[in-house]
Amino acid sequence: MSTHVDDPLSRERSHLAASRSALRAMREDVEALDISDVSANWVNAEVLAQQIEKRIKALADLSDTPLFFGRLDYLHAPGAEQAEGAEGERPQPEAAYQTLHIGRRHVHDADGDPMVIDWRAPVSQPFYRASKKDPMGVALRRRFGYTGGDLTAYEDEHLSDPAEAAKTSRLLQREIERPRVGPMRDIVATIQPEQDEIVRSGLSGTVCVQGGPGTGKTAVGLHRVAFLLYAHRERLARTGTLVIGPNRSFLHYIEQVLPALGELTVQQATVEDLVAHVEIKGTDDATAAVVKGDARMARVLRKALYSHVTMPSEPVVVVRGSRRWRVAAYELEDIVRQLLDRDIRYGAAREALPQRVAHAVLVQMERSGEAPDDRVQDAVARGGAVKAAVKAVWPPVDPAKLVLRLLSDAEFLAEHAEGILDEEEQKAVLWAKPARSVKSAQWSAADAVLVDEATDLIQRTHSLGHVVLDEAQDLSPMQYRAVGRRCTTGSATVLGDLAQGTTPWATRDWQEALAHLGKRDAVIEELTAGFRVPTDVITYASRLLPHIAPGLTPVVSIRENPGHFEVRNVTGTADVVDACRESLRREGSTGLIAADARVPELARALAEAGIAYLGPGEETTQETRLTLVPASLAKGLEYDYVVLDEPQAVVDGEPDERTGLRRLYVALTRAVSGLVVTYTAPLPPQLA
Ligand SMILES: Nc1ncnc2c1ncn2[C@@H]1O[C@H](COP(=O)(O)OP(=O)(O)OP(=O)(O)O)[C@@H](O)[C@H]1O
Repeated sequence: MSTHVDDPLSRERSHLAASRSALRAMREDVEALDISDVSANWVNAEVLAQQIEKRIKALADLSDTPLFFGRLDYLHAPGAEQAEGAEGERPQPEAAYQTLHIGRRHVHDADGDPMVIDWRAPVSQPFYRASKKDPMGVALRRRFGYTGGDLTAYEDEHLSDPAEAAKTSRLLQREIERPRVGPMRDIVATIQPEQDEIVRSGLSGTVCVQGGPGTGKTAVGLHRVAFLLYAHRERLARTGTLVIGPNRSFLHYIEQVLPALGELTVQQATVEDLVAHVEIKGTDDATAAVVKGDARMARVLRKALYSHVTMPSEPVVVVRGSRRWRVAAYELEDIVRQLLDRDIRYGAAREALPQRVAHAVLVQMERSGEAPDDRVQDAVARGGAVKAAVKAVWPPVDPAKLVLRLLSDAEFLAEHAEGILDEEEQKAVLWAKPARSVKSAQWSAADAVLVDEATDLIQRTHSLGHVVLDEAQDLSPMQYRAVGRRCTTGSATVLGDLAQGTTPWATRDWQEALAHLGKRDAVIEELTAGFRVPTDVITYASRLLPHIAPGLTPVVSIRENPGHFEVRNVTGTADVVDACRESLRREGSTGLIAADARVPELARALAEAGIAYLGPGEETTQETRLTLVPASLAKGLEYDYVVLDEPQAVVDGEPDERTGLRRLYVALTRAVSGLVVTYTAPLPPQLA
């Protein structure tokens, strides 16, 4: 098909070399910028220097990440509306678009002509979506294979050639099957069409993705942020973006993905981080936590807060010079009622009240022939009489103190929970020991969310441009509200799996959850193709589905490598350690997952055997590839090989059987290449 002079691979290699030099030139251009003339003052210079520093970082040529991974040959130059310039970067001459190399970032030559197109540009989209059925104007799609940093292979699909049969890509398959070591990686080279649809959905809409284990929810959420930052860079730079994950180890596992895609500005947090108004020292039993997490608590809090507003019984008397002005009690009441009717926060209304009262005084002054101006109104508003009246009618409220009183004072709670919580529920939320002060109270995680709700009732919470919420199924309605108020003016990507919900308040229905989030209009998508778990393993784990989430579609693994799967009856921890040793003989990472209560014993056994291991979220390296994972922290993580210790103990570690089986489902679905289940006690019958 090709002579060596015209060898496509050599031509691609020279394009790679040329692109690398072009990127180097782009970097050198930035490094050579002299800002001493343009920045008039020190602060500007500092800001500019930081921006340049960032830009230089973003232009780095990482030896282990290929500069491009694909190529598109368009039949005709794509239309101007598709051109990269349409999204804000400078327009390119049309002729340059016949052949495009697709990569992680945009690279152009000295004339400004593109050498590599950003994967997020509209012209790159057919790389992910075009098919024989709908070639999207593309004649050829080429995928590149790399070994180390070297371009060593390519694979072509002639999408517009009816004679060529559709086939699965070997390179795609190889990428999907690649062993996992280190933190989570990006998937830009292999995003699948149904994933791409979610990644590229618009900024204005909220998307909710239901997907079984390993269907790429996390990957899709992170790539969506990267896409939105590209398509709406300025807007999101102003409003901010946030990724919410279930715990620190999970955040640590995913934290490299966005920087690897050149996005350094995205915040990452847990829900606990967002609502950290008080120090968490206590825990709730399940019953209390369920009631505290119930959306009805928002109504209780609102009632309790507004009970502080009392209708005035006395007039306000303002003395100015020799004259006295009276605002009658009924007039004050009118003002208060107007403020109560308006949809503004408690604190904002409280701030508006003095001016309203002062205005009433001003009206009287005008009526009696005076001509007061704004300064007089301000002075009256700030005066002692008005201040005292406002304090009596609409006193300041501290959100933590409000919640403290509700949880400590049975009478106060009963007064405001009447008709909302029944007696049992009220009893459940009351602290066993009433707290004296905000500092000494034994706040629980659910209490902190209540304080956050109260804080928002008093003062509007800052809203971001986009929020990605991962492992959403574990949030309580009150937690959904807490996340929702952080994107009231923006949109969200909600990712989760109803079958993996392991909290007593876990989401049963996405529609309901989205209502709590304040995003009823969200589109719900389902992903069912599994990229992580091999067929035999996911089939085994799916036996649990009818017991933990009836009605959900089981995941179908798209991995061709059948992997290794074994259920092994053992006699003790020594055998578990042996199973780890076996896994460690293979390439990649190994996770030993066990019921939390069994972790200390296994830790000792590993130490005695001289096997080094890490904790969850710690980065695996070529030297230490084993992680000991308590089942409660396994969610969202993955390992090439998993040894799952004692399934029944994992189930027993949870307060009820369904939650236990869900925890087991999570643990069973962490393996990429192989799973060995070791047991001494009988296996849970649902696995039979
Ligand atoms: N299109 C893809 N190409 C290659 N790898 C992919 C693709 N989609 C997902 N993966 C890989 O599959 C694995 C699972 O993805 P991810 O963790 O995003 O799934 P998840 O749905 O969030 O899983 P879980 O519900 O278990 O948390 C990851 O290693 C991810 O990189």
